[in-house]
Amino acid sequence: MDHRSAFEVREVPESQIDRALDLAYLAFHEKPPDDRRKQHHEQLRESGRIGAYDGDSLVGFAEALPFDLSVPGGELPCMGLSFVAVAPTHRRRGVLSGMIADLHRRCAAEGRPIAALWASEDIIYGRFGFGAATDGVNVEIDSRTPLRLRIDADDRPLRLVDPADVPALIGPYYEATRTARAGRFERTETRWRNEWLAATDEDDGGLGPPRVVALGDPIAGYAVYRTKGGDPHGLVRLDELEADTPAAAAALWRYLASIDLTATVRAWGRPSDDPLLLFAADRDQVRVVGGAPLLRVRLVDVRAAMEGRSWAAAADLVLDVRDGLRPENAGRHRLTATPEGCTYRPADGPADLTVDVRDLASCHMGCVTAGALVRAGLIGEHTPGAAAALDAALRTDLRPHTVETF
Ligand SMILES: CC(=O)SCCNC(=O)CCNC(=O)[C@H](O)C(C)(C)COP(=O)(O)OP(=O)(O)OC[C@H]1O[C@@H](n2cnc3c(N)ncnc32)[C@H](O)[C@@H]1OP(=O)(O)O
Repeated sequence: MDHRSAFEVREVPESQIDRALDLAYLAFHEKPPDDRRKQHHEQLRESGRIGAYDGDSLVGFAEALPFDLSVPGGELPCMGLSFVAVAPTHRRRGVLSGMIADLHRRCAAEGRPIAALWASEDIIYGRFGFGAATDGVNVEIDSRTPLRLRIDADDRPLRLVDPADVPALIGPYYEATRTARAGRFERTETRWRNEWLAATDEDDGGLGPPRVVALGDPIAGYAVYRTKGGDPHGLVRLDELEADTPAAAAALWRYLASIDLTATVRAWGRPSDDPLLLFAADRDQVRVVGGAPLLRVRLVDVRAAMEGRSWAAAADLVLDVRDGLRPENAGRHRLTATPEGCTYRPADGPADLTVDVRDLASCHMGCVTAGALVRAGLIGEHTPGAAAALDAALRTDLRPHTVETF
């Protein structure tokens, strides 16, 4: 019997969301508290629900979460993939592959050229054309002594904001700033409350409730953090920090590093071009302790993805794209880009570059340069200088970055 075809992929009806959650918690070895389950239930009611059924049994599940993703120069409709779970009895029979094919169909039907996800394991998604499209660094500050800075901090007053007021007070600021970087997506009031401001945190390790500090009025920056007191291990875990200017960022970092009864500030997944790493006066005090890819992106419709971003310089190149799952993306295409716009059309001429669609996804928002991928043996450069020309056109001032997990 061919096990690979012994299941059918179809929408999970609302009445079966609890079955989908049971399957997800089984696959992720989780037993969330009732209020968290309720939040997940609410979230899945508003999303697409891809199910794989063996007869009547739900053996695979994935959430298809629509949102707008910031890309250089604007935004593109995107489909987030989350809650991916296959029953342990049905793994490695092509259930995930079948659900990814369904995801592609949904993206095409809804005009969403990009799919995006956070991976539980790095190895899973490259074969499906997902490439690391944003990255971040983990930063630790030794705050037993005052934070030493090379610039003056903004001296406007700081104030703690009641979490209940955050969506209304900070939400508009977040929305106004998020398109400055590629890789970010809209945050609804529900997401603020469920993901950022929940009283307890799944990974909390004894941390207290969320605290939100804002600088200035009108707001010039804010930070969301949680704390755990106690000498000598008191901790400030920073969840998010946004600021208009280096001086505003300096004021927020200095505040976080000055909280009594704490000795360390730990910030996970900061942008790798975070100005803190440059304006910190003592890099023994402010250390990068790790880093990793954040969001993985799949260019489901390469043409729409290329034509939907802005370009920093002119380029006229033929790309030979390899895409084993989406034949419409594969083959030679002429990219004609200028700062005014871009066309990307099938072409006959010889290729300047040969690139796998997952590597193109890593270049698309500026996470990795084509030149680096040529040097890694992953992009074939047939015309000298072609990768440099592509990189000049793809260049962005700020590195792409993602704070929102889903
Ligand atoms: C976006 C997110 O939600 S990330 C969360 C992903 N989910 C989890 O980690 C929960 C636990 N794991 C699972 O539920 C499942 O094992 C999944 C979803 C990771 C994989 O589902 P499966 O149905 O087994 O995948 P499927 O059979 O379609 O595999 C396709 C290919 O990927 C490979 N593959 C799948 N998962 C893995 C893995 N974890 N490690 C290495 N290879 C893998 C398979 O071997 C197969 O390769 P082949 O085509 O050469 O034979």
